[in-house]
Amino acid sequence: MNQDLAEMSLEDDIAREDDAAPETVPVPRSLVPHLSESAILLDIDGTLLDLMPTPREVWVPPGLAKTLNRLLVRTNGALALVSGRSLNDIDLIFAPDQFPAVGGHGAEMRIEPDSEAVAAHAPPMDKELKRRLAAIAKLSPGILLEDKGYSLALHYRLAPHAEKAIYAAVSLIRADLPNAPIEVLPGKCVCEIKHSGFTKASGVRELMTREPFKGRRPFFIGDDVTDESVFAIMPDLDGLAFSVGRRATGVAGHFDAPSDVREFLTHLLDDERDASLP
Ligand SMILES: O=P(O)(O)OC[C@H]1O[C@H](O[C@H]2O[C@H](CO)[C@@H](O)[C@H](O)[C@H]2O)[C@H](O)[C@@H](O)[C@@H]1O
Repeated sequence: MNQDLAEMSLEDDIAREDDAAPETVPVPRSLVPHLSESAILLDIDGTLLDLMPTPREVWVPPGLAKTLNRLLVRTNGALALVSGRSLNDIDLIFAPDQFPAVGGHGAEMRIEPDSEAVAAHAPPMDKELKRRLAAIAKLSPGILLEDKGYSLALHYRLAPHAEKAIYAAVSLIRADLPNAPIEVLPGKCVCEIKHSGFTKASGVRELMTREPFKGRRPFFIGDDVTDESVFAIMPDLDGLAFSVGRRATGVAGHFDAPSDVREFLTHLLDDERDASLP
């Protein structure tokens, strides 16, 4: 499979989202509370960073890490990345910067930028199960395997024709193991098989019980199906959700693209009420 297909697949993502989205609804700054009262929770792929043909190709645009670091200061440390990626992977992408994060769809958590992970909810995936799931990557050239230790992702952005075959193969394996505590998480051109004991929402709930997040009003920005569990719990936390590329159910507004999210975050720093800090 080649670059054309990869690009076609990226365009498909955008087209699907556009079909579902009404007119653009710019997200007004006034919707978001004062930074000193807020917790800023941000998905990575498709929200902060533009989607790329493969997971390794993402890059952090100039200025983004600086903006995130400044928001981290203005919120007194209450900014976190909430991602399906592992903490290790997140750190590689943003190196040398590190941020508080919920990683692996809630499997891992780090409360301070440079501290160790404080909660690891996921045991390593059973080796035999992993071996069987990994073999699915052999169905077609272009299927990429991402092994996070506690979960496994099968990426088919470079092999979109293989989508059905991947899900069918995963279903067969699951049928063989009806009691295995695993679930299938569909994402953008990815089928992830993970332990069923955690989600991004469970990770965010736990994060919001810890200082400096505790007692603040969270706002979460995300783009994918995997972010919907977090959109759903924002009202419980007196928070707000915003989606990217489409108007998802239950959100207060949406952004057209990651570039709009990045611009919005930069503008949050303009607020004079919070502008005494760097
Ligand atoms: O929760 P997120 O931070 O949005 O992470 C979701 C998944 O992102 C990565 O895969 C996705 O982005 C790739 C790069 O743009 C793209 O090639 C792939 O098709 C997308 O599914 C990451 O590799 C996964 O581990 C994350 O779960």
